[in-house]
Amino acid sequence: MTQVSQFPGRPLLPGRPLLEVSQLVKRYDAGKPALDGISFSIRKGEFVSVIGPSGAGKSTLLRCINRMIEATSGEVSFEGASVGLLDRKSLKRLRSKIGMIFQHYNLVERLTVIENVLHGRLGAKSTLAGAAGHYSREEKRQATEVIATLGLSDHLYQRCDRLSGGQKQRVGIARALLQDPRMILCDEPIASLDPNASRNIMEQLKRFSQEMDIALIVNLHQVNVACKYSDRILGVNAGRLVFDGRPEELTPEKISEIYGADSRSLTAELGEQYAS
Ligand SMILES: Nc1ncnc2c1ncn2[C@@H]1O[C@H](COP(=O)(O)OP(=O)(O)OP(=O)(O)O)[C@@H](O)[C@H]1O
Repeated sequence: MTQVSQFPGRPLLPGRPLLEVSQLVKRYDAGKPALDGISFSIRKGEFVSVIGPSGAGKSTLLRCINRMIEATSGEVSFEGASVGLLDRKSLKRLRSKIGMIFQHYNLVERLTVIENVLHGRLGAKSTLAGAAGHYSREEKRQATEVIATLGLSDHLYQRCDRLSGGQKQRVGIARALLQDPRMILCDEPIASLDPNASRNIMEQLKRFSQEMDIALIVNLHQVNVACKYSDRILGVNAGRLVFDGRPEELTPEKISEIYGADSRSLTAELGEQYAS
């Protein structure tokens, strides 16, 4: 079946990338650019991790994709539509197709799990209906179902400030899934979690990517985690894309190129993973 873009622009041809990023530049100030001409494309259902040292530009890259940050130049195209050209209404529709998951969860802590998850539908509603908190019976059914899928049924009406970090992140994933997204941007989703919770979150993300054909772009600090779960890895250094390949292509030399002087412990970590 030929998919058709719901956004203004070109029709989505079979095999066409879901996302195309071309020569993206972001300058915050007069100094060195945070993004310095980054280009890549992502296909439907692809699981892509972005790695690189602190300050490399990973968060900026993710936020330029859905225009939470306006790029200085370059082009982002999603389902064939040029994101930079979208008016406010079209941008809202675009964002409803691109979920986002954050390191610090971005939940409304005083609200319950189901209330937070229902916020995933806000992008599909008028501002008025969203502000009034009107959700249909079907939306509530879907929210309950997705919460169950993430193993949180017992916490449906619990306030989010009573949850553990791992549970909060699962609420964040459920909220993103309720959007029925084509892609989810994950900005360091496991940076605040212990190893068990981290594994659980990465496994959930991988599962949804595979089962629902959702493309994922995941910013990560852990090279071994990126290698374990990703179809593809992007390595960023000083705002430039210095690696774009499969996990098995990420050699110690490539890691040095991405991380520079910080790379020795990472290479050792990676070696341990392959040895185990
Ligand atoms: N709002 C801002 N104003 C000015 N400079 C900024 C702003 N946000 C980020 N920067 C700079 O842009 C560069 C890239 O930052 P960014 O947060 O995207 O990197 P990162 O790879 O996500 O880092 P980390 O892994 O530490 O989160 C850094 O030099 C940072 O200091």
